[in-house]
Amino acid sequence: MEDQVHQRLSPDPDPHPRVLTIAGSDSGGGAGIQADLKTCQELGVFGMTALTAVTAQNSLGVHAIYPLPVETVEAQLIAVLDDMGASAVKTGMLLDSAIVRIVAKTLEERHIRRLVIDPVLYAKDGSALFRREATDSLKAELLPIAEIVTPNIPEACELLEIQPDTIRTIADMVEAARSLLDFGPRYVLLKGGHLTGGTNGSSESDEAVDVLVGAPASGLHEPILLRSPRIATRHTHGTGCTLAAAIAALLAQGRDVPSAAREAKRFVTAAIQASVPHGRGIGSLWHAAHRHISEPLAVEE
Ligand SMILES: Nc1ncnc2c1ncn2[C@@H]1O[C@H](COP(=O)(O)OP(=O)(O)OP(=O)(O)O)[C@@H](O)[C@H]1O
Ligand SMILES: Cc1ncc(COP(=O)(O)O)c(N)n1
Repeated sequence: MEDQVHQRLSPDPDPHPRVLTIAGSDSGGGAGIQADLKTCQELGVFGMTALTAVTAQNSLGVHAIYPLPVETVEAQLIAVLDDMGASAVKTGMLLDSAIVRIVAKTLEERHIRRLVIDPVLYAKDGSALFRREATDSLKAELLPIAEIVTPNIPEACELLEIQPDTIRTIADMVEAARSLLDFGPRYVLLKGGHLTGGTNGSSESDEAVDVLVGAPASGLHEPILLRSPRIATRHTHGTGCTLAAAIAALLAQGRDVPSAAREAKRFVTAAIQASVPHGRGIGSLWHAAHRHISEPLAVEE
């Protein structure tokens, strides 16, 4: 067991793991930069930030978006990376093509390898957090340098330019995830929170299944299915941000991608299990849940 854990760590893990998250602020505290920092802290990793936008947001939705100038985003990236450095970087809400391009250029110039791209397009209430004009830059400049990309099903459909209801089964998810590898990331984790049909043929979705696939160079030849029971709650604000931030935190600690994805799924499942119904709409995850849930729901492959 000790040996197995050891093998999943890179030979020279960073003794002071740090994650830089490049994302928007969610005033409600459940998603965006706030979810990322809480996740890093819970997983024992030092969190640093580059804000792309400030949102006025609560459990009912996004009320306003105040983008930050691209120079402000660049200045934060340079300030953090050229002094403190980052063992892993995660991106969330990037909003427009100017921000996507400066993020891609700055990370590429600094040879950032442990890069998690959460291609955030919409908030839960349907508000756009990404301008369509930026999709080409995301695909051409950022996805090729990612170690892992973590779209949900609607995001995958938009990136692949296929109809939103094309992905209905796990087999569809595997096929879509493999197609996304063509954009150049080393791994794709396609999240199944939005899968509507049952995974065992029933009409109700009984599980939350995520699909991990790797490019040939990754050495992962067969898809890994990360399954958990579907938790009956509507308080799921921040699930995507939390999962991607947990992967980044675990990569910063030297894990390989399959092991980080597995552990991150466990972390997000516990946080959904203990989600908090703050506000009149969709409540948020409780990031400290992994500390006190004595019997977490099983996560299987
Ligand atoms: N009801 C649920 N029960 C258990 N796990 C869930 C549930 N909903 C989502 N998940 C899990 O949460 C993680 C995020 O998946 P999801 O597809 O919801 O991402 P997302 O769409 O980016 O998030 P959001 O909808 O908040 O934008 C995945 O691991 C998914 O399987
Ligand atoms: C600033 C910001 N970033 C991202 C999301 C998406 O949230 P989720 O994690 O629920 O997909 C959000 N609602 N707000």
